[in-house]
Amino acid sequence: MGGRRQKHRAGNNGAGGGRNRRNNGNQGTGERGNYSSIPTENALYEFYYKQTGLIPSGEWDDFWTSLQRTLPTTFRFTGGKAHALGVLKTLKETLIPHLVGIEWEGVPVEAPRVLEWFPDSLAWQLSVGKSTIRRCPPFKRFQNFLVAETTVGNISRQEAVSMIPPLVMDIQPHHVVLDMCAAPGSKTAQIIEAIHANEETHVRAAIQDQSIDDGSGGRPAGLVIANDADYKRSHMLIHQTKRLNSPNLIVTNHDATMYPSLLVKNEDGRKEYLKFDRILADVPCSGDGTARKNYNVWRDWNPLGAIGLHLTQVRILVRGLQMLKVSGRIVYSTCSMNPIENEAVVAAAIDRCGGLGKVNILDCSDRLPELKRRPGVKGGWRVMDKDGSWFSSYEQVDKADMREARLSRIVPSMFPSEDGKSDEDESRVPLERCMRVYPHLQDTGGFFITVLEKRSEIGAVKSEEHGRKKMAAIARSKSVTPGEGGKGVEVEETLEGVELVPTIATSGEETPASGSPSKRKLTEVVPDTTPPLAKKPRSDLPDSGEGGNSDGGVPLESEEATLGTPPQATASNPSKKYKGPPAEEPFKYLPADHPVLESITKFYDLDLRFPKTCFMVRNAEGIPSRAIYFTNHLAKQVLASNEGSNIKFVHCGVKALMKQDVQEEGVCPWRIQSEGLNILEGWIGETRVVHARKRETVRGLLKEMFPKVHAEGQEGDVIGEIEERVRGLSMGCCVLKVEATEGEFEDRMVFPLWKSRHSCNLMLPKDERKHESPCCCDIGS
Ligand SMILES: C[S@@+](CC[C@H](N)C(=O)[O-])C[C@H]1O[C@@H](n2cnc3c(N)ncnc32)[C@H](O)[C@@H]1O
Repeated sequence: MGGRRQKHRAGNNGAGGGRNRRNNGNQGTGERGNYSSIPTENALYEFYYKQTGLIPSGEWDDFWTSLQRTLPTTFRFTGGKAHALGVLKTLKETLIPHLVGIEWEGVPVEAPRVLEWFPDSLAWQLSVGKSTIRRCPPFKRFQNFLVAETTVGNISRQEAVSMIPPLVMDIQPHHVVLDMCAAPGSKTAQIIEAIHANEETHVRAAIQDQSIDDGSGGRPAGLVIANDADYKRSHMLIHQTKRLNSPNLIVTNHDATMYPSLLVKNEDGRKEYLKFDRILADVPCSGDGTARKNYNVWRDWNPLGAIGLHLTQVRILVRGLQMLKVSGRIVYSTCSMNPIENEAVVAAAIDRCGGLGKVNILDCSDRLPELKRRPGVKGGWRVMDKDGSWFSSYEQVDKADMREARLSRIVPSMFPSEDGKSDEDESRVPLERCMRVYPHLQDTGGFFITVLEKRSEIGAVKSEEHGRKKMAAIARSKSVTPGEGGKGVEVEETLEGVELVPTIATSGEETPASGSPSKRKLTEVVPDTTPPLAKKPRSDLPDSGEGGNSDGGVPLESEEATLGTPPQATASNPSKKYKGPPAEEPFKYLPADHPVLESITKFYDLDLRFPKTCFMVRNAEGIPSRAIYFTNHLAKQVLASNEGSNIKFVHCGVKALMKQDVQEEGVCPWRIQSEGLNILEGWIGETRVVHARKRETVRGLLKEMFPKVHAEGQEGDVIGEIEERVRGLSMGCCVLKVEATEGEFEDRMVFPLWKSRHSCNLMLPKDERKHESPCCCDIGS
């Protein structure tokens, strides 16, 4: 990944204090922080899940009490594997020994423990209460370590179950990946890390072996497109992924149910539709598996949450399947335990795409073998209406009060479609291959994951009307008799007096620092801010092979007319038309022989094999006036091929170079930005490199902003080791490389350094300087 990886060891010297997450600071103690006033009770929620029979009766109490307990804190080590293992070693060797066998105020305290199912022990769990962490010194040190390492990007706090989907995607560095509902981006970060796996080794090999000149500079060819329909949340996503400095990332802002077909040039130079090797559809859901950290579930849960989201979920999954390459995989996940949002969605999407010949569910029982899970539900679930009435089939709804049924948006695909088929029936969708994770299995939230594989190209997708007819046929063949009592509604037990408001939660995601509630009103779900994709592809463009989407725009037939969905509006003012987010600056690539690039190449003595065609700027004129960004080839191709369309690209590129205000003649004004350092440093000639070995040199540069560079014969003590070298450099930016040395630094580090006439300056943002200091200054002491 690009950018200067923070490879120092923070040890136990990180910044003090803890950044509390929104509501689960009091891990494992039953303390509830700000949410203490919300009781962990909801009669309708309990009634619903008891009635579904998903949880064997012998496990119910365990399940329910687990759901009521506060969720433990979980975190994972990030970055390339070698790097992550290095930081893990610090945790194991310097902190864990002090946390084992501790008693605090007479009570044994559980040490942090590894999540067994996560590969290479790179994810951990902490179940200690907030007050213990605050007051018990070894835990306070541990908390400081977490805060410091999280700040520099070596650790990411993420809910355990939320880590599962990217792990079962099987992502390779050359893959083109789409994350359809990506904000705030914890899973996107995992996906990006998978794309960059082993990158350092490949880049090093490319730098050293002159014969490697494929234009990639050893970097991965793959691409991640992360999307979210909510403009503000798409910026949250940019913020969350920024620390990864990936030139292989594009962020878009579209409604995933009608994600636009992106164009890309093929090897013959002709444009074709971009298809994906891997897709994640971590869809908006009712979030009832998040009750352990999102206490609003207890206050707000009702059956309309799932009912209101089912169709959006189906449409997102179908759209994803359309955009997938044949043999590609899509992972569908929710943090809901409700079959209506899970198995019903999977079955409906497979049906709408043409059945098992087109799409199948992969058996993942051999993946993450230590993860305790339950198979997907084959069938037999029912749909509960807003008043607590149960329907076993759509036939019963059809015969019930239609106006009521329509209001509650019950549709045929919410019901089991495989009931009555034998296990041997080859047309039966193997829903048991879906994976369900329940809170009591391994002390997590509730989660649902399914891996689907596309077997052949999908033609036109079936309409919702088709589903209705199919359900009627199934009902006829099973001779479902509507219940007695006129309405044909099967009512077992109903709960009365519960006010129902459809709600939506965001799944398994980390709480943004702002602490904005993750639960939002249904009206916010699909902010229809998408302008129509005005540019209709020319008829000479290839068929997208995505049935019903050859115009590159809306892929599915409109279902709103039949279902009576109200027009979309903004949440804050339902009647006021949202004018849409501000226009993004265009992405303009610079020609490799642009005079500015030529001067940069000359000044930094850039290796000729460095991919110079991948530099771009963000203005319509294509003028390098302030910042120059770097992307990989495929990102460039996608941006360039879709230029002038209405596709809402909101982010791409790592800021590699920034223009500095320099008066002096002959000084290159373009300084290397710390984000872009990892991308450039290996390719910069020795004329602009300074080497250091001693901790005291780094310490001096961190503590003093502009240490003096003395005249010959007057060496000072701040930058002593590098003084002579720096004195000999012409003015401008250079790269300080600090090699790993026994007793000094365990890892190599690289910094941008600015040489002025009489001083030098380590060019780090203030907060990085702050977090860098304690670590660099105290390592080994
Ligand atoms: C469950 S959250 C995603 C969590 C994210 N994958 C992560 O791991 O951090 C669902 C996201 O879907 C977005 N969303 C809701 N409706 C959408 C739609 N129609 N198209 C795309 N995104 C949508 C929401 O804004 C929300 O950020």
